Amino acid sequence: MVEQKDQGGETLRFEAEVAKLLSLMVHSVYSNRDVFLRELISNAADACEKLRMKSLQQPDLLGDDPDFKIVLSADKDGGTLSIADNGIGMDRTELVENLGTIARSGTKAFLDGMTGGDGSALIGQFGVGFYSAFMVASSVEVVSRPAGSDEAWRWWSDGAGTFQLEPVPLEEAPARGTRVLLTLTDEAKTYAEQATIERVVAEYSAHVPVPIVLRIGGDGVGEKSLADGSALWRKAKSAVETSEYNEFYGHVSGQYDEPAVTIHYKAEGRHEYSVLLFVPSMKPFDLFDPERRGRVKLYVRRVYITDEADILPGWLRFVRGVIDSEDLPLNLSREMLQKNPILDAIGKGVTNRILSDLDKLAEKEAETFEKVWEAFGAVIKEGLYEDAERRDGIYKIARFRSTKGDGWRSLADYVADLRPNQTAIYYALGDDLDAIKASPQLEGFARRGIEVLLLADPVDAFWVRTALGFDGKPFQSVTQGSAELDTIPVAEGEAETDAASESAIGTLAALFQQALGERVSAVRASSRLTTSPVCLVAGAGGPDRQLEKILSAQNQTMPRGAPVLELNPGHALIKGLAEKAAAGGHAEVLEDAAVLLYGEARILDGEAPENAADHVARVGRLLTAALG
Ligand SMILES: Nc1ncnc2c1ncn2[C@@H]1O[C@H](COP(=O)(O)OP(=O)(O)OP(=O)(O)O)[C@@H](O)[C@H]1O
Repeated sequence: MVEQKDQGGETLRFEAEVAKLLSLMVHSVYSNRDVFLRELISNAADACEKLRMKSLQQPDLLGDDPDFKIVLSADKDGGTLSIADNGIGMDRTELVENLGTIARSGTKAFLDGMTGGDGSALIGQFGVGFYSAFMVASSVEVVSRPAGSDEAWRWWSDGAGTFQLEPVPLEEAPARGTRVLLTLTDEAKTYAEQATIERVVAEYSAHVPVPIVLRIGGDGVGEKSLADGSALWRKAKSAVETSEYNEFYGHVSGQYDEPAVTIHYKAEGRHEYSVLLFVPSMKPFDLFDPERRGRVKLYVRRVYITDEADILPGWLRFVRGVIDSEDLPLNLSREMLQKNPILDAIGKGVTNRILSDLDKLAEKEAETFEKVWEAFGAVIKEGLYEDAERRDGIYKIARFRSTKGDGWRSLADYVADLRPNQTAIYYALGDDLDAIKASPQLEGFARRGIEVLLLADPVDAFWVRTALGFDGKPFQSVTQGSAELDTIPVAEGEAETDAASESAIGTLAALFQQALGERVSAVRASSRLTTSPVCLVAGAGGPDRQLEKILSAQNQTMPRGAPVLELNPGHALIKGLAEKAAAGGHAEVLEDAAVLLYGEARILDGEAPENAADHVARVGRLLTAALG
């Protein structure tokens, strides 16, 4: 990585992803450049909070400067702005790692997946942190001295592929912490003006939990307090404005949307803690990162402890904010964070509260709730199989697409609309809604006016497998077993069909079974179909066919059982074939029909015929015969 060395200084190359991010920053015309200041102030506040926590064990780290603060210094004539904190600071290695690479795997994946150069979409979607400084600065200098260290380092870059590092004399460095100095570009000189800085801090950073002061250069007004650093989450709800919540949400989430739900309360009783949590309105880009980590910040009596405690379950990992405990000890070690009974109890209490607030929202503001569900429903449903205790609560707020209209349906809606004699909740699994809607297995349900839930999220295959049912009704797949449809009356306006005789269908089924051999476990007449001639369903007791497919695609070892081929006795083609079978003879045509219809059923399930060449040869033979 080292390119050159002189007088103790070195030039290092940014990691490829950082270079990509920087070029986006420099070249994209993003309408809201203000956000760089929020990012740098957030970093400064985090650095102070980290040191506050560390000093609990090592009080001497604070020396004679126990009060944390962030100092903004603007020099209008010189066109510079600096953001200085007396926080934890960074040593040489940390400067290289933190300001030369991108640590978060999700960010990397996101960047890799990004095509074109639309940086504004990128910044709009998630906080890009430190590197956003290059939206307004032609060069950035970072001088840092870690708390308790006798060394200080200077990092410098103009954002063009490399950065420089060199040790600096202590008198040129902050006594403790980090100073970021921006040399503003001509278009961004306004950020050296008091009015602009005050406006941006008021909008984005007024509630970071560390005080912020502004120093204006030259013979300016001296020092002015811009934020008092008080903990917003400890204020009474009635004393906080929506705009203040939204601004604080920006700080804790690193996102640029507005929260869809704000949950602010103080729990009293066995455990005492304050909660200020937000449900975002936009999906964080790393929502489906396999680590599934939450980022709720744990505080103990106003002191930041960690955002890695995973207080909330994985299926609430999109929730952002702060939980501040009165009861936990301040010197929480990593081991103490795991399986801590107080933290467990807090996690449970807060989870229940989030569920009940979401339920209330669904009742009072259905539209807002539906947006939340649209963004996070797929994640919340993970709780249905991994959090048995919460299952009923999640059932209550879960919403589904179904064959009944385009809107969202709750399970309660579904159960209220059961057809006479209907005892199960029917669902169809698949990769996308349109494909599921088109599956032949739904036809007989439509004819009887039975609603079918359309489950298209990958997680659906998992929870529905273990679900015991809702309101005493089991969940049943439309492709599973021989659905007991005959007892449910045909819906009004649907004609009874004139079907082939039972014995003729029986003969045809036996011939088909012989022709198909082990490819199918049975062939039988179906009440599941109306317009399609055939479909495939799971064998008796076998798992849902779509679930099998999803699992085997994920390399999970589930042997795929032979399906059942169902025939539609009301379909003209099946009727014709049944008559031929009953009359005897026609062996070759009937064998072709068996193989081709089986292939067709596979195609309708989104699969290819088992033997494409054979399929094509048979179609050719039939068409030639039809011509003759
Ligand atoms: N003022 C600072 N003092 C100490 N460490 C800092 C400071 N600024 C940045 N860092 C370190 O650099 C890292 C990278 O910062 P950056 O702003 O790029 O990302 P982040 O804050 O981790 O994530 P994000 O901003 O996307 O939420 C931080 O995690 C922190 O460790």
